[in-house]
Amino acid sequence: MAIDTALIRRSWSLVEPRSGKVAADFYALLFSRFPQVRGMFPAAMDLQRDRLLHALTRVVLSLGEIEGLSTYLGQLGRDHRKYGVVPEHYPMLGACLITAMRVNAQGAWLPAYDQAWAAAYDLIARVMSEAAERDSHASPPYWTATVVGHELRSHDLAVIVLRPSHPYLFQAGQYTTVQTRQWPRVWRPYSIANPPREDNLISLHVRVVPGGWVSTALAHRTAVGDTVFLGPPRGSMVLSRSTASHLVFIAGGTGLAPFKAIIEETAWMHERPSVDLFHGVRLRSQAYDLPDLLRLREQHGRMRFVLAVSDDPAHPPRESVADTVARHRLPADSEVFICGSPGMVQACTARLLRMGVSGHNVHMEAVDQSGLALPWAAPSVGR
Ligand SMILES: NC(=O)C1=CN([C@@H]2O[C@H](COP(=O)(O)OP(=O)(O)OC[C@H]3O[C@@H](n4cnc5c(N)ncnc54)[C@H](O)[C@@H]3O)[C@@H](O)[C@H]2O)C=CC1
Repeated sequence: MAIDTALIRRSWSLVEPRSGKVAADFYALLFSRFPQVRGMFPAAMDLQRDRLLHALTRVVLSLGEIEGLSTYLGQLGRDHRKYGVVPEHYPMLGACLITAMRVNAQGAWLPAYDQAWAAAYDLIARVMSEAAERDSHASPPYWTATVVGHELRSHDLAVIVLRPSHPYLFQAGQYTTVQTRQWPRVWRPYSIANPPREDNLISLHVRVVPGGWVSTALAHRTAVGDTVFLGPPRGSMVLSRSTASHLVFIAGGTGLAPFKAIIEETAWMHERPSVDLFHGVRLRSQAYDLPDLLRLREQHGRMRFVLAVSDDPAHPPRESVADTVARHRLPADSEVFICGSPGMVQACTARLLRMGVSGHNVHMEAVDQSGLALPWAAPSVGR
């Protein structure tokens, strides 16, 4: 059955103001009707609720762009293998989701919305479970990885190197999700800070966020020799085959990680693009990766590196990274990539558009404090 995007959007707009309640009701229904699935979820459900909302919003916003949506759903389906999701679970979830939306529509829900969502959900479930099935022939549901490097670069920032037990195939710019032994079933995303390597090692930049269970466990309670778990690689902020001749990367804090991977990859290209890397930090002491970046600049040969320090009284002019970028001349046909907190990504995007950079040439990935990729950012990410 064809998907009626107009009905889906209209019905979603009815419940969106109460989307938090929809998510809470969805899980309450799911766990009361199907208690056997409760063990697949973490004990504390608040972040999980947000995840569902992000995923749903993302799907509703992207229904018109079936190609981007299929990539996203395929990755989501493969990712759900790590939770133990099997095809039989999908109908349970779909039925509870539609009920949760209907009961939150304050009497305005139409039977036609049920049908539209059932058709959309069937398609979503099919794409996800088919991708999971294909993946199951080639990859484990998750990888065990040994910590082979652990360096605290400041009290709240660690660079961690992992050796996955099986080949971990990813593209430069993608992220993984990490579960620690301390927090079962709690997975957090981290961008991989290197391109694929022959020795299969991956490096992560972990900033400890307030109340961040996984980031605290990784930075302060993990040592060389420990084991962590990795979900499959995700994200589409990767280089296309027809890379532009000039690339601009704008990173906020640890948003640097995926760009380091991409730039390192371009350094080996036969006709490598020239590169501008702007790294925004609040304090000069937070420029945690300077020696490596200077080495990368040397190795690349066509790379400009600019550090922007926004809040350090000892380092005037205390300029936001968006303002720093605006002071520099960017070639008209530059491809621009932005990664950092949602506020930073929004500020930089707005500034670039005002500077006359075409929206088609701006690619972004924003992950909030809890590590959730934002739905508004991701559909246009990468090419
Ligand atoms: N793949 C991804 O999408 C990744 C995203 N991140 C995200 O990047 C962020 C990095 O955080 P931190 O290292 O603590 O850096 P931070 O957020 O403290 O600051 C880094 C830079 O961003 C600027 N900035 C921050 N908020 C801003 C706002 N609202 N408007 C304008 N500029 C702003 C600061 O002035 C500074 O130049 C986190 O939110 C993290 O989740 C990090 C790694 C990968």
